[in-house]
Amino acid sequence: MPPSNSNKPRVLLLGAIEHAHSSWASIGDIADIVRPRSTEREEFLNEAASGSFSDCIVAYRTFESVSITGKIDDEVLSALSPSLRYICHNGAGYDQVDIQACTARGVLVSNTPTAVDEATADMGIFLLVGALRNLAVGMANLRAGEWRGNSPPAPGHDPEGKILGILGMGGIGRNMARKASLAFGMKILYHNRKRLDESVEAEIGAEFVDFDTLLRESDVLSLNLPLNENTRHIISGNEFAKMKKGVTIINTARGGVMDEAALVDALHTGQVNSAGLDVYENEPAIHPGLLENPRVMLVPHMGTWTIETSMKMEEWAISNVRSALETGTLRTIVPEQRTIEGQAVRR
Ligand SMILES: O=C(O)C(=O)CO
Repeated sequence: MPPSNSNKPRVLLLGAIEHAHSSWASIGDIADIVRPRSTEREEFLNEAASGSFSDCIVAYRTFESVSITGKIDDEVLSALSPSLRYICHNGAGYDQVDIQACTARGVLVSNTPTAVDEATADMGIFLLVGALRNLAVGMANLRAGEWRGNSPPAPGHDPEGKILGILGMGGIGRNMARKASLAFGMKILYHNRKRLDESVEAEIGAEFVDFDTLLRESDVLSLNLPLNENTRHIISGNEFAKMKKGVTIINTARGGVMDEAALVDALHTGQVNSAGLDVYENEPAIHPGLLENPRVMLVPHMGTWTIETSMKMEEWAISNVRSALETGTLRTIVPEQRTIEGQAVRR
């Protein structure tokens, strides 16, 4: 589509709006919406090169739109240059966007923190109970018409009184800590780049410990940290070896924070007894060693997959689009860019 003759700013829509239709329609009142025809990266880069997205100053993107663009890296940014100034990501985790490359090109990025906390923590709790209780085995046997099966699942474990270790104490980690301690009386240990205020620790009943203590002491270890160059494979063979034998691992963050092959090995030796996973290193591909292991609860990245939370996330991301268009600032700029003075875009 060639640039239009309208005087309105142009907004590139990467992915679909599923719920917040009236808010998105109101963006259409103040901007022209451009939708790519492409279905994969090469095609998208060619479409951009043909000038289809020229003059787009804001891009709204969904997690799934990575199938169209691939990672938003310097190559994609260069194709969308020089007009693009804001990327409004619909999601809390923004590892699909190279923030350094964006900053270097003066492109500001927003995400949707807190909107995801409740639903993702709920998923963490579901996986925690399911993995502790070996529910995946029983459920699979029942669906295969075998009731509990020829070799019934071993009896599981109660969460009550166990130690939940939380790695990454952002909004989701804190929400999960609160739920696990209130609902099950679990003792909460956590490790985070930055220690929480004492008042917050007291409110959620969580104790700060160093990384190795967290690994050593946890009966259940929940990964709740973002994926970036410092956290990729933060849990791998060495870390599993330091854990309590028979630990349960929960991951609702990003697959890449854990070395999946090392998890498969640790499950094999019994060092890890069970796992509950919502995220994978190479989604939608799943390591065959996880698929074939009945002690792993597997969910296809559905942490925020509820009508209420999806709506909240879309409304949030759309409010960033509106803010960019109307004020030249983002409501929730990503932490790495918060120091960019007045969010002024360097050119
Ligand atoms: O918000 C996120 O980062 C998600 O993974 C949503 O599915």
